[in-house]
Amino acid sequence: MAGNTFGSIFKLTTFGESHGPALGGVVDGCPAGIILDEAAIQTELDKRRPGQGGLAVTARNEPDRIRLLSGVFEGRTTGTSIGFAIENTDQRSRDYGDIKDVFRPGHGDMTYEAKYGLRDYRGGGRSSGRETVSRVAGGAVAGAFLEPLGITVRAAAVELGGIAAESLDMGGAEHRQFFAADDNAVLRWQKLVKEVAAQGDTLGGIVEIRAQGVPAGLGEPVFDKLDARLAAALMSVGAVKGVEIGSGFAASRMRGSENNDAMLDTGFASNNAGGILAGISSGQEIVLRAAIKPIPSIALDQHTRDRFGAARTIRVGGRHDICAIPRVVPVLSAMVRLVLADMVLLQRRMGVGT
Ligand SMILES: Cc1cc2nc3c(=O)[nH]c(=O)nc-3n(C[C@H](O)[C@H](O)[C@H](O)COP(=O)(O)O)c2cc1C
Ligand SMILES: C=C(O[C@@H]1CC(C(=O)O)=C[C@@H](OP(=O)(O)O)[C@H]1O)C(=O)O
Repeated sequence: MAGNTFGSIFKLTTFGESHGPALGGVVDGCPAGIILDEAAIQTELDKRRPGQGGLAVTARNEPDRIRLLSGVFEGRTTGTSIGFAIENTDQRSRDYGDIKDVFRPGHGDMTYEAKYGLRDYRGGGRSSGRETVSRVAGGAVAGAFLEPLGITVRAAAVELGGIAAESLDMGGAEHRQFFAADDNAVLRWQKLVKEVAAQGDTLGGIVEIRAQGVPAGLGEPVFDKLDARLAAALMSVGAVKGVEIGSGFAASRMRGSENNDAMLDTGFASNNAGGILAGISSGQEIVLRAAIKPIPSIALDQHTRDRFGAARTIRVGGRHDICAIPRVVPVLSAMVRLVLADMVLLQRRMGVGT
């Protein structure tokens, strides 16, 4: 679907720019009677919030307070559109004079200009990762719909700057929501981020997202395959450059005998399929990984061009993340929740399955 709306039945429309007065969204198609309050949405937003002073994170200090405007009455969804807004309170638009005419390599400046012939150069405008605040809010609404159905989604960083976690603990304590990795890997990540930031450079990583409790049979047979919809959802987030399902790229190097998940009396012997076969959920855990590129705004000289085609050098200032991890983690789980909510409703409309 073109424009700013995601989903076919459970839909999220987002609005807002990085340095405008506010961002927000409208969720359409959420059934009536779902228990939903602002606090639950706020909990998700707090995981993504900038300015928390943690590892690799922008200093822009936004409270990201959600204001629910419609569609919820006495703690339950009414079945009408759920509108919400999140104010921008810490813009420093004047800092962006440098990128008014000069394109940042790796960011959307050049392509927005090519598409629209103009752009909101204050921060990334609409292309800023700040837009993802509305996705997290929409994903929290989807989560409130999925939870009573027993469907839960978790996500965590599993690699940063090429350093993989040695062991994973997806079910661990709350702080591990961001870093499901062993503490040793987290320490090495922190050290690397500090070193690279001091050099004016940035880092990428890999995030794993898992959905549990998804019943077998979810997903449409041809174009709206569950894996296709999930991949598109993750790829719609800025800085995501690759998506794997189950064994993913590694499957290309396996034999069929290794990659197939044998079916035993007790269930599947393995989960190389990542919980999806022929675009339809198998009832196993859904396992996805997203490759996140390094943040494009770097404090190092780079060759570029300006809007008029002249060669220029740019060293990007402003308040930027060093790595999109950890803040992209809750964004990716939100996108998976949105897809699953949509697919559950699609399934109901088709009148098949449970
Ligand atoms: C949560 C999040 C935070 C981000 N923070 C920054 C940032 O501080 N500075 C920056 O230049 N890019 C940041 N990005 C990445 C850019 O938004 C992204 O690279 C840009 O929109 C270009 O899109 P592309 O990387 O998908 O091609 C962030 C992305 C996300 C999802
Ligand atoms: C403010 C947020 O992150 C921003 C994501 C971002 C980018 O280019 O993606 C650039 C920086 O902001 P600005 O648009 O002011 O340059 C980050 O601070 C946020 O996520 O809430």
